[in-house]
Formats: sequence, structure tokens, C-alpha cells
Amino acid sequence: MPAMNSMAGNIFFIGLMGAGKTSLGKQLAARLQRPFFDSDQALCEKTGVSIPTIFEWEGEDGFRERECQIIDELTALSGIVLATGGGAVLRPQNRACLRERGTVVYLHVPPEILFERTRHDRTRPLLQVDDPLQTLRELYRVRDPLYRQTAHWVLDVGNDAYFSTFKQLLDMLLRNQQNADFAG
Ligand SMILES: Nc1ncnc2c1ncn2[C@@H]1O[C@H](COP(=O)(O)OP(=O)(O)O)[C@@H](O)[C@H]1O
Ligand SMILES: O=C(O)C1=C[C@@H](OP(=O)(O)O)[C@@H](O)[C@H](O)C1
Ligand SMILES: [Mg+2]
Repeated sequence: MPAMNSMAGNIFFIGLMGAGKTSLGKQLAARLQRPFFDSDQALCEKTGVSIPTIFEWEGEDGFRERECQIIDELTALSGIVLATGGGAVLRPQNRACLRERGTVVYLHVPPEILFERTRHDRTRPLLQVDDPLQTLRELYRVRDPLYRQTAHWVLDVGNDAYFSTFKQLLDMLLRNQQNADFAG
């Protein structure tokens, strides 16, 4: 694999809960030797409490307000890999920051697969409901068009194994770099 460290610009991951933004983002940043940020992690560090606690104390609206601020701060950095939270695309201001300040990759995964990945997880407040699959289907219905309008690339992950997805991601970045080198 040729070196990609020279690739300019930010890489931002978007997609639903469990799509792999945090895990793939972290691994990609290590591979590219870039700083990695996760907007949820940054919020936890800033507030000193967990995401479920922010939801409990301030509701989803309070969380979205904080998320909007942190996305503005993080997308203003250069040369980073950023994993956003699944709801980051809900606000037009976030969509504009992401779209204009970096290359946005949508990790597209159907709700049924996301359900299998997240069903034992207790850290995502929106999925602590009687029927999380139904919630994921509804979130997919509302958000999939927003992810698509924000993304520069859509990676169809489906049922692929983790390392196969990671390889597809590297291939996509490499093709993009070669195109940019060719155009430049
Ligand atoms: N093909 C895949 N791509 C990305 N993650 C995968 C894949 N298959 C399984 N996973 C698992 O799904 C989970 C995704 O969680 P996470 O990275 O926290 O997602 P997000 O930040 O998008 O909510 C991880 O445990 C990861 O190992
Ligand atoms: O989809 C959402 O609205 C949310 C996704 C979560 O991040 P992940 O997508 O990393 O799980 C986190 O920001 C919060 O629980 C809300
Ligand atoms: Mg995450």
C-alpha cells in the first residue's frame, strides 16, 4: 500500500449508530498517522460525564446543542480523522461544517445489521427502548437522505467483515488521492 500520509485535508465519518465510525476512524487515523477525534469522546472529556448522563440531565436537545459546538470546533482543525455521533447530520449547521471542511464518508449499513451489532450495548440512550430495531429503522428512514446529501463518498458496508471494510476504505482513499494527484 503506497503512503497516504501526504493526503491533504480532513476525513469525517458519518452514519448510524454501530456503523463503525469510531472503530474504523480510530484505525484509519493510526494507519495514516493522523490525530483522531470522536465528537462523543470529546464531549465526555469536556463535560466530565458520559453520553447517557448528558441525555439524562439535559435531554436530547441539550446534547445536540453541545454536539453542534464541538463539531464546529473539531471540523475547524486540519489533517484529522473525525468520527461523529450518528445524529450529527440532523442540524444544517453541522452538515455544512462537515461538507465544507473535509471529505465526508458515509458508512452505509442497513438497520437490521446495526441492530445485531448494538443489541447488547447500553451506552446509546436512543436505543434503550422496547423495540430498538424499529427505532433503527425509523432513524434510517429519516437520516439516510441526510447522510447521502452530506457525504462525498458512500461506503456500502452491508454484512462485510470488519477488515474487508477497512480495506475498502483504504482503497477508496487511495483512488481519491490518485485522482487528486492526476488532476493536480
Ligand atoms: N464491517 C464492519 N465495519 C465496521 N464495524 C464493524 C464491522 N463489523 C462489525 N463491526 C463492529 O461494529 C461495532 C461498531 O461500533 P462503533 O465503531 O462504535 O460504531 P459507531 O461509532 O458508528 O457507532 C464495533 O464493535 C465493530 O467492531
Ligand atoms: O445516533 C445518534 O443520535 C447518537 C449516536 C451516538 O454516537 P454513535 O453513532 O457513535 O453511536 C451518540 O452520539 C448519541 O448516543 C446519539
Ligand atoms: Mg461512535
